[in-house]
Amino acid sequence: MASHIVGYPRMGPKRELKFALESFWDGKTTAADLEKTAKDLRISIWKQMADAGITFIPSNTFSYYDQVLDTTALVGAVPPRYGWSGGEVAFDTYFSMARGNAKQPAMEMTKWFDTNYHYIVPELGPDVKFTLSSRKAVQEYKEAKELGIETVPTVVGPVTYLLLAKPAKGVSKDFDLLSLLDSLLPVYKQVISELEEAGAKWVQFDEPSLVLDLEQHKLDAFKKAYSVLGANVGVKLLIETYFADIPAESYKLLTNLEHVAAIGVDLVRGVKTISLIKEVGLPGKKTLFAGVVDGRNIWANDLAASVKTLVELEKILGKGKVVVSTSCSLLHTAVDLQNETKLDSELKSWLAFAAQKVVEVVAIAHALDGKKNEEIFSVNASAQASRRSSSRVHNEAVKKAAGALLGSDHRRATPVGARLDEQQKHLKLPILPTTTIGSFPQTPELRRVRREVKSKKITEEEYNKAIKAEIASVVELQEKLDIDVLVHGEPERNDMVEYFGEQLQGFVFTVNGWVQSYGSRCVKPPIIYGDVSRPNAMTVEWSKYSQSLTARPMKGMLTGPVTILNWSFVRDDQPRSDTCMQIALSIKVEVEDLEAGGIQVIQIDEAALREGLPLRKAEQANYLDWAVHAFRITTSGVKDTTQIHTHMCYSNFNDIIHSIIDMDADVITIENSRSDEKLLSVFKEGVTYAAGIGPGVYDIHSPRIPDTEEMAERIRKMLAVLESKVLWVNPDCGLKTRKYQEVVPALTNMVKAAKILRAELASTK
Ligand SMILES: Nc1nc2c(c(=O)[nH]1)N[C@@H](CNc1ccc(C(=O)N[C@@H](CCC(=O)N[C@@H](CCC(=O)N[C@@H](CCC(=O)O)C(=O)O)C(=O)O)C(=O)O)cc1)CN2
Ligand code: MET
Ligand SMILES: [Zn+2]
Repeated sequence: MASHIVGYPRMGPKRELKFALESFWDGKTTAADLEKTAKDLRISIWKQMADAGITFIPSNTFSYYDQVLDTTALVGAVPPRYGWSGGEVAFDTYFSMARGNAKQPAMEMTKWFDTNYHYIVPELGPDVKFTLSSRKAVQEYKEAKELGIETVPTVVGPVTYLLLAKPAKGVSKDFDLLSLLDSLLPVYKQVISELEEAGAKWVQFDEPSLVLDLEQHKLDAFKKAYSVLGANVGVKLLIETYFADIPAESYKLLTNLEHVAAIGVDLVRGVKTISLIKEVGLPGKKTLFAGVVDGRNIWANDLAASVKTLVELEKILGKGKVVVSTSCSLLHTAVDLQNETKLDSELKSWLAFAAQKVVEVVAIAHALDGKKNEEIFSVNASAQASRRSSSRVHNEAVKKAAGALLGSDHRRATPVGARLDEQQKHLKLPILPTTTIGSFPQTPELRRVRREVKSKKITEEEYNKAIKAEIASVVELQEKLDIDVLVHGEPERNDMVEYFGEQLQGFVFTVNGWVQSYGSRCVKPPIIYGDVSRPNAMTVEWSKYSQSLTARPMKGMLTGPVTILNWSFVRDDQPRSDTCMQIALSIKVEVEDLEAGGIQVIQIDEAALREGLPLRKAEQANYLDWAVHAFRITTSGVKDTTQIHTHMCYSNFNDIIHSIIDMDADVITIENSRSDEKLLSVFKEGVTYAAGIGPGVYDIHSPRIPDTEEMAERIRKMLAVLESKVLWVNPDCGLKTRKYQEVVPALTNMVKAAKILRAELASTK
């Protein structure tokens, strides 16, 4: 059986690309240095796959920032404001689109389907002139070829590209993006022919949007696209779908496309796809790329079970018609288990990162050819058995307590309006109160002390002293800026999820298990392997210390259960909802300990609530039900006078606004500025929100400093649809990725903007 990998992490086993990018952006190294690091990484990945024996090795899965932005470069859809004058899109234009520059803000960034990966949203309108403007795909193919490695160039498919785009500035929001397909296809056609000329035999088109519930006109677009792209070409077309079950209509449409040679499906997240294939078969002499190795998690594959699945598929589809593959790109998992020096050997035996998954795919392929490696299979079988029965995984008391929650409901007794009145009696906040989302810049000094305490170069006391000093300086700065509700800045946290994972039972964490989140930024998702509990208070001492430094309210700062779940590698031996309830119980006791410690405002971040929403509509209501319930469990025990905040990133909330209201937080701060106030339209449409709300007034993902008037104007727009008494003023998200020289002027301007609007409100009264 042939083997295939959908895509591979590009950051490198030790985040080599991250450091090369950041030093290039800081002007410390040259473009040539960056290109050299990138090339070395690509070569080592291709060699690794070739040595393992993968049949279909992908190329062009590398990116300097994001594969959707690469596609924007490929088709020359650079928004005019970046002043690009044609030709090959070079670093300055490319990184300006990604990160903004002195004159222009960055393009919008949002979540890639239901992952923690972010892509740069294409901006398209009727005037866009698509022209082939990047040779990256062809160059990478040739680069591998020079090493003697035949690869399958991959590109984001044209329909997914258009469906992920938004109308450009000044274009009606009703503009039909798919109307651009006719003018886009010739550029794709040109790419295919250049690849063919270079020797490519296959081209892979990533079309994950095929797993969504698509209206007929979108299905028609796929039909048109691949009828055009496949006609009169010498290469074979592979259409890759992933992240969920492919709907029957989409599957049938693909099987009927004459020029499509192969279809990739996700058999991990897509649990019903096997029955669909059994029912429909695979007409048209096509090949099925069967994604049985999980690209989104770190668990070792159950090799025997995968072999069984593939044997079954071969029976239905015929020998030679099935290729073993990963469920999606390995971009979403960690890179190499070999670099994990701190995990014990039992736990390690349960895991497989990208490099190990490549080996798993080949082992499965060989087994199907009757060349089963008995050693690999027997080691794998005993690891599966030890994980199932291990006493480390199971905690009966936790199971019982969390199980009891599922059937019941949890709510605060008093309605939010009355609670806010109670809170205001002692908080005494001005109208349009200002606050920030939690983190302040993570300076190199902070990272150094964290690293040094981990490696025992400095003592625990020295570490605590450094963190306390940092908190004191963050508090002093906020008082000086005249911010109303303060934060401690989160200097003791490496990451808002990892930090909690490190303190909860049932979690382990890695030293190098990085996964790209956006651009050069990575996360190290903790691994939830067992039942979750909280042995000790996690944040209470730091919060009490921070509050002791100021008379202003200091927010206690926690990450909510849904976000901890969605940003961790989650156990796959029980429903996600069960794991979420266990985490909710741990956060609930933390909330109550903070309240008992005198903290009057507690923020529980649910940044990833929206991201966990299942892609298929039929599954969404159930998710929202348990996710919102889990959040309410954490807050339902607090007094009316305790103000609960929550925060969310990425503003596609209009479709779930009722669930957000149902979370019943007192105040919600929400990302808004980089997406053209999409969020506000829901209030224009008459949804009433009685709780406090702070739609972000500036984008924190860009180094650009927003001016006062720009933020004042944003607040005016909000006041047009929201009552002044519910409105808060804050940035879009935490400030940890920024530098102080950006944060200080930005927050100065933000507070000024709030004061201008307070004066305007007072004068119109
Ligand atoms: N989990 C998660 N998902 C999220 C977010 C988030 O905050 N967390 N935010 C949204 C946007 N995504 C983001 C993702 C990552 C980062 C981010 O800043 N990541 C940091 C790493 C964070 C971290 O855990 N850092 C550790 C490890 C630091 C480190 O790399 N140390 C080096 C040395 C580096 C140095 O000395 O400067 C080493 O030990 O070798 C720490 O601070 O302790 C980065 O890539 O730079 C920000 C936003 C959505 N998804
Ligand atoms: N409290 C967190 C912070 O400010 C929330 C971030 S949401 C990605 O960093
Ligand atoms: Zn955020």
